[in-house]
Amino acid sequence: MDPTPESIGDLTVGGAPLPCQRLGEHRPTQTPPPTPSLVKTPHHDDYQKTADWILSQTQHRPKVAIICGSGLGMLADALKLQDSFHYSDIPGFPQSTELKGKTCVCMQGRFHMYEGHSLCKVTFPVRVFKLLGVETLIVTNAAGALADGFGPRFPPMSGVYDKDLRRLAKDICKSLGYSQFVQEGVYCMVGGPNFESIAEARFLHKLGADAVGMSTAPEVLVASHCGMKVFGLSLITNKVVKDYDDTEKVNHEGVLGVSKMRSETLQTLVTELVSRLDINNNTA
Ligand SMILES: O=P(O)(O)O[C@H]1O[C@H](CO)[C@@H](O)[C@H]1O
Ligand code: HPA
Repeated sequence: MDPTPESIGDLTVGGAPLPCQRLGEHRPTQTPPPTPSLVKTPHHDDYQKTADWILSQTQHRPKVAIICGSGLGMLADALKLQDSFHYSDIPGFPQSTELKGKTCVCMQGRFHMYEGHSLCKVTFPVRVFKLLGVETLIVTNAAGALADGFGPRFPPMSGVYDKDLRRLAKDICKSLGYSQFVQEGVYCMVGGPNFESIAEARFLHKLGADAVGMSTAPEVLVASHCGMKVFGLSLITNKVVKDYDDTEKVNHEGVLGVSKMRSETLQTLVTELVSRLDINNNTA
């Protein structure tokens, strides 16, 4: 099943956000080392080989990594002086069915478990990011709303999502006039690729989830384990049906449509967030 027809599959490393300029695709000049077996659990050497290869192909030394959710890959277009690599050219990256003054590395599309990738493969890029020198990970995703408007609920999130980044994002939302539609809540990852049944949706909502999607949790966990600061942003693309009389049906095309419609807003927010991160660039 391929629920991600927008198929991008690029890793982009670049600096400064605006003005947005894509300088074309970087093609590797050296033959990449052999891809480590994706059946076995990757070891430090496997991550290192991939990181070394990327570092050998670009002068950029990113401190920030961004993983773009479904339909949100245009965030990468905001990077200028880009070096872009097809996932298939990067040793050790699984083949995916899809993919501001600060140097960033940006994944246009992620690997999902429902595509048949193991947790090791889904999280492989995050450890590579760590070895590239990344300190902050920004994850975005498309998600369905379980709560009817997030309302005033702010459940504890046990510190995985960085408090300072959340505060900074809230300040930025205020200054951009986004506060009325950007809220904090609990994202729950399910396996997918099926969307939730009504019973499942009610169950998740009762458990305290505000939004549901099929990604992100593994990458966040690994990034946190690596000592990165993490900021997560879910674009609410649809209402999850929780009423047996509701005949509305969610579909991936609809999710992508809303993602595309809102991508500029999301890009503005992430770009502003990156520009205000307290980090210094350095290049090779
Ligand atoms: O989480 P991202 O990759 O944004 O994609 C979301 O959108 C797809 C469903 O439409 C699922 O893959 C879900 O996880
Ligand atoms: O409603 C949803 N459920 C699960 N994943 C999703 N990704 C976007 N919307 C949804």
